[in-house]
Amino acid sequence: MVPIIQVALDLLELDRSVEIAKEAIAGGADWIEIGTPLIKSEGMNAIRTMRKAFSDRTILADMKTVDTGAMEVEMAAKAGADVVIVLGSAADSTVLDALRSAHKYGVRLMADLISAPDPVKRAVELEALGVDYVNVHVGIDQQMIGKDPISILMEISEKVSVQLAVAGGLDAESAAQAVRAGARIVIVGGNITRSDNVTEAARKIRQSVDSPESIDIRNRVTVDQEIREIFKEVSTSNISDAMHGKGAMKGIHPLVRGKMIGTAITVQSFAGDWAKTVEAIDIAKEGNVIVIYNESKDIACWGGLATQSSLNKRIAGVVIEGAVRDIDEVETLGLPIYTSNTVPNAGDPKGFGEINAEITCGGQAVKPGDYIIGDESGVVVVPGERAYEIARRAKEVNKTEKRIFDEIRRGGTLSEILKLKKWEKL
Ligand SMILES: O=C([C@H](O)CO)[C@H](O)[C@H](O)COP(=O)(O)O
Repeated sequence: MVPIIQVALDLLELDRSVEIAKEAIAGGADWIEIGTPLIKSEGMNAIRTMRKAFSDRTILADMKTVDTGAMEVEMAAKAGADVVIVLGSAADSTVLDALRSAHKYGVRLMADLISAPDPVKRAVELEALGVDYVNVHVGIDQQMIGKDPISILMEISEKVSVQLAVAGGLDAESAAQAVRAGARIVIVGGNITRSDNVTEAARKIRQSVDSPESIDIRNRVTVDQEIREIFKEVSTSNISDAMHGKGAMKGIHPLVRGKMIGTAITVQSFAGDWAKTVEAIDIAKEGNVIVIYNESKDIACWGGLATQSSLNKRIAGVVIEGAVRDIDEVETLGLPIYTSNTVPNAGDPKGFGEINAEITCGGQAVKPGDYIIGDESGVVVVPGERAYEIARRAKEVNKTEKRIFDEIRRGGTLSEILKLKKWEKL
């Protein structure tokens, strides 16, 4: 059986969703999912509009129903849905009443395993309750902390014969894995809808689900490598947006330009004393960023000799709240340096201060091991313990912006596209 591709429209704007659905269908998507955010934003009108716009397509309403199963299925069915989603973790009585309503109104019921405490056991139960499909789904917030649906899908497909859908950050590679693992319906949201070329993105998924054996599955890299790879692709602005506006250093600007990504070695140092700033170079390893707080903005704690030493150790860059000198030289050396000030004069190596204690630099708390990213806009600090999540969320911000940029390029303005007036606080 040829797998079905379901494009999940998780946007807030209906007119954009219709356009994106058209582009996805041109690339080979089969079913159209009206995502939960779109249903919350536009109500049943979203289903009616999609029904009218795509009369020959299967329309799925991701109601994520958790109570009043019959009523919600009836609403979606009357608005034009062919398939309705109920939460797999809803009470059996909700699932059963949703099923009765689905039979009455001639629609199919998909149960979604998102956040189910024991998805394998619940899939078996849902099959016994009589749902038409079970969706093995890792939600967007769970994806951001590194969960994916493929291994659960493999386990579930051994235990049930109900038709399986799968969703959760799928791309061309994981879509192929999903089909190999027994999925009949491959649900793809962001990797199609947030692409700047939706048709091409859908086409890639089409190729991969139609010939899953031809897709190479990459070896897994370490978490640190994955984080660094994502930070290479996104900007400090994307990262700051992913942190809800937090993380940006104040008063720190690029001195020697260049994208900088690394984990922090921290230095607390005092006016006129450059011993600890330079000793930190010996402690640092390849891929570290040295982050320095120095008490004085009028006496340099860093210069050309420290920069050349850092290059020898393959350090990724330096951030200094304080002053740098030898500017002609450090510019030629090319190591990315971000600082608050430049002066010609330096102090002496006295030896006060501390390496690898928590410091404040540019108004941000920095601990050893935090990720420090710098580009033309400035420097952001990402706490080490949240780095994977922030990287993944920044990537989503980046994808969304690329798509919106493309829509602006076609004509229109940012506020028109995002319907800013409609979303102003009342
Ligand atoms: O159901 C979804 C999510 O809960 C938001 O409503 C998504 O449609 C589903 O996860 C597919 O989207 P991606 O994970 O972005 O592929």
